[in-house]
Formats: sequence, C-alpha cells, structure tokens
Amino acid sequence: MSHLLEIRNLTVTFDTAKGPLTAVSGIDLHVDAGEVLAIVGESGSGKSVAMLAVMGLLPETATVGADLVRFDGTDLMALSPRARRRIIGRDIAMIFQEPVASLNPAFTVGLQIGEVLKKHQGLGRAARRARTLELLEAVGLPDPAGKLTAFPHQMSGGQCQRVMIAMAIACAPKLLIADEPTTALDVTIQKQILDLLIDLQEESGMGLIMITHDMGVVAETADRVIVQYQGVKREEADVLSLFEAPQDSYTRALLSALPERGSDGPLDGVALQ
Ligand SMILES: Nc1ncnc2c1ncn2[C@@H]1O[C@H](COP(=O)(O)OP(=O)(O)OP(=O)(O)O)[C@@H](O)[C@H]1O
Repeated sequence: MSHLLEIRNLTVTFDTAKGPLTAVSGIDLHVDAGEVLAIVGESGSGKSVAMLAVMGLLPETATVGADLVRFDGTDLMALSPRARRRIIGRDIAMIFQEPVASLNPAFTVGLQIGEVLKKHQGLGRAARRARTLELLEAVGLPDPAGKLTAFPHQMSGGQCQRVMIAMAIACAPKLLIADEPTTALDVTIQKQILDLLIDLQEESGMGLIMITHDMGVVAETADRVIVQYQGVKREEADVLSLFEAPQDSYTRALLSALPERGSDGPLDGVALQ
C-alpha cells in the first residue's frame, strides 16, 4: 500500500543576496494515515521549509527539486499550482507557531472559519454557522456561540490556537501539518493543545506531522521521528527506539537537552561527530 505522503530526495535552495542557500538537502520521508510523524531539529534545520515546499507555499526565490512528492496517490510535482491549491487547504492543512498573527485581526472568528467552509465545501450560511459551532465545540472552546462574534484580540493565545485548529480540521483533512504549534504558548497551555491535536488525530484517523525543536513534544505525541540537522536527515526511528537507543550524535545532543536527562543548556557548541 502506498503512503499517505511520500517524499523522495527533496531539496530546496534559496536564491539570496549572498548566493544560493540550500535549506533542505535530499530529504526522504513518508507518513501514513493514522500516524504521527515528528520532525525534530533546531531552528534553521529546514523543517518548516520542507513542509512549505510540499504545500507549494515557498516564495519565488526558492527552487524545489524532488524525485517524488506523492500525496494520497497523486503526484503533486506534476500538478499545476491551481490544482495543487485545490488539494491544499482541503486534504492537507497546516497550523503555525503564531496563532494570533495567523488569524486576521479584522474579522470575527465565526467569519474566518465560515470562509474556509464556503471556499472548500460551498456550504450556505445556516450550514456554515452550524458547522462552525460544532468545530468550536470540538476544539474545546468555552462558550462556542459567543466565540462566533469574537475578534482574535479578545481571546488568549491558546484560544486562538484552538481556532486555528478548528479552521485546519474544518474540511476533515487527510493530513495535518503542525509547525511548532505550542512554541508560542504558556507551558500549562502547551500540553492541552498537544492533547487536543492527538485526540482529534485519533478520532479522525488523519496523518499528523508534528514539527518541533522540543524532544518533550516528540515524546508526548510521536509514533515515528525524523531528526533533521542543517537540512539533512540524521536519524529516523520509531519513538521508543529513538529515546532508548539513539544512534546519531545530534539526536543524543537533543535528548541530553531534555531537563530530566541532565544538562538543560543550549545546544550551541555541542560537538557533533
Ligand atoms: N524565504 C527565505 N529566503 C532565504 N532563506 C530562507 C527563507 N526561508 C527560510 N530560509 C532559510 O532556510 C533555513 C531553514 O529554515 P526553516 O524555517 O525551515 O528552519 P526550521 O528548522 O523550521 O526552524 P524554525 O523552527 O526556526 O522555523 C534557514 O537557514 C532559513 O534562514
């Protein structure tokens, strides 16, 4: 059986003032329906860029090459930008680090979720309202009816991330890509949002790619893990093997930065073999 998403030999190079910068170099990855794949690595290791390349969301200065990018049986590389956009936002959804900035400050929560339902599912007004209420309830927001008419600035960061998650799951995507979804949130809220994502993923059977720099988040969520460093995959393993017997020096450095495992200092300066 083929994978939900399969990428072979993905490379992304940016044209910059200082010359070409290779942000992703020959990455292979796959994720199946019902599976949680974590991609872990420090800031700048090319985790976001790799996923934005799949989504077709990189700026024109980026050159994307791959032997294969196949989603749900469709070769995305062969699609026109228009055909790709039809799939993206409906079958693949993405949530980002800054929930407050990701929402439009000028429109109510109800309107923003409603727009997604109108665009991808063509729902009429009454159906949009009913489905929006359902979604706000599913993501655990208190007073869902009141939230319909709330503006983003009237809500906390954690509540805004719940709204982003509601928008992302509005069209029942087959794959959700969560890019550092809890990094900007208070520690107490982080676990609630991770639990929500995993609950929704288990209920729906969608595939989930969790991009993070935090091995704690990996331990909390992942089935399988890819460790990435400077655009290159360093290690791939199921989550138990990775924590019990990490094979790569960089993986070990990331693990030793976990508070309960010893030093919690920054990774900078760690000697990599
Ligand atoms: N539009 C761009 N133009 C030039 N370089 C870019 C652009 N976007 C990203 N990069 C570079 O690509 C590299 C990888 O960035 P990326 O955002 O994927 O890292 P990351 O691992 O996701 O880290 P973070 O957690 O900070 O997002 C970085 O060196 C970054 O500076």
